[in-house]
Amino acid sequence: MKEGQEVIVVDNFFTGRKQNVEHWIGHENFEMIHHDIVHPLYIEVDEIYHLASPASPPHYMQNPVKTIKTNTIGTINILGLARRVNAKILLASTSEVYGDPEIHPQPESYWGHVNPIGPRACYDEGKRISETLTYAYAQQENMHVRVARIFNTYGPRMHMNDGRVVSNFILQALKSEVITIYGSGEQTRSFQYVTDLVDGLVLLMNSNYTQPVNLGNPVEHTINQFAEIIKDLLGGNSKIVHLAEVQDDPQRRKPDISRAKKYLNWEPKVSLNIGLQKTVTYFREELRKFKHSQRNKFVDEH
Ligand SMILES: O=C(O)[C@H]1O[C@H](OP(=O)(O)OP(=O)(O)OC[C@H]2O[C@@H](n3ccc(=O)[nH]c3=O)[C@H](O)[C@@H]2O)[C@H](O)[C@@H](O)[C@@H]1O
Repeated sequence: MKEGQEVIVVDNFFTGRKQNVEHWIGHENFEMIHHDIVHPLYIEVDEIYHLASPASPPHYMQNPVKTIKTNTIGTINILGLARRVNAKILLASTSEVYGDPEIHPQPESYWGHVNPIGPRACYDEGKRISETLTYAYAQQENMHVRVARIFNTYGPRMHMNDGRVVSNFILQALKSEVITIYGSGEQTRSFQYVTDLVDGLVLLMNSNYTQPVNLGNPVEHTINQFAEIIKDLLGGNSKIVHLAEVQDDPQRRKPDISRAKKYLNWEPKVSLNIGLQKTVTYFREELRKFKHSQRNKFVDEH
């Protein structure tokens, strides 16, 4: 990104209807953007980060049709905008394009193992068609595209109701509630801190590399181990319980990041321990604010 460049960052549900885009993703390189994006003829845009779509499984499953619309119609709309204004576009794809992988760790050359009619399909297939659309536009319209396959990412500014494992376990431990493991807990994930991801996205956008690139931290843990890590970090007396397993839950996930190392000179810098400490500090403060507002509400009502 160069000084004076205009960048659009599109986040959350987005289908290209008239709306103000007013988002930022917590990084000094991104400015708050105010654009009425249905009138692209009047704006100059150099780069577009297409981050639209819910990403937490309970959120994207809650309204699967809307998730599909965002990833199909929304992606077509934003690709059309990028074509009209001649902007470079980066698509935020996901490790979920690999589904429940049969190859471990997962390189970008792996085509994946996705159930096309399962509960995760709205997201997995939605992101797969987003990638297909991106490369079809690139080929047909001579566009400059970048595709990042993002693996499990966490950090401050996650929503308290996000529902993914990192925020769930931290909040449960902070509130001394039970820590909820879905299924046996032997499934694995590899967790990446948000600033590492943002560095990788910016490097990818600025590179000349056009094929998909995995962005994730390759340090892998079972969910059982992760629950113990959170308990050790926070102390407290939370008990661990095992609930029913989630349908089609990927059993092993770990990125092969050789491509990112080779073409972007990128690898994660923030250890799980440091990243979790920062995230815990954030959620402690969120809980304090929440309790404070609940107390005030009680006083106001009585
Ligand atoms: O980051 C990724 O690569 C992709 O995968 C994530 O999906 P998932 O890995 O299933 O994310 P979580 O909901 O955080 O679950 C991780 C694991 O922890 C388990 N889990 C989750 C929450 C919980 O309270 N307890 C629990 O055991 C899940 O069953 C799963 O095995 C999300 O879909 C996306 O953020 C993303 O695109």
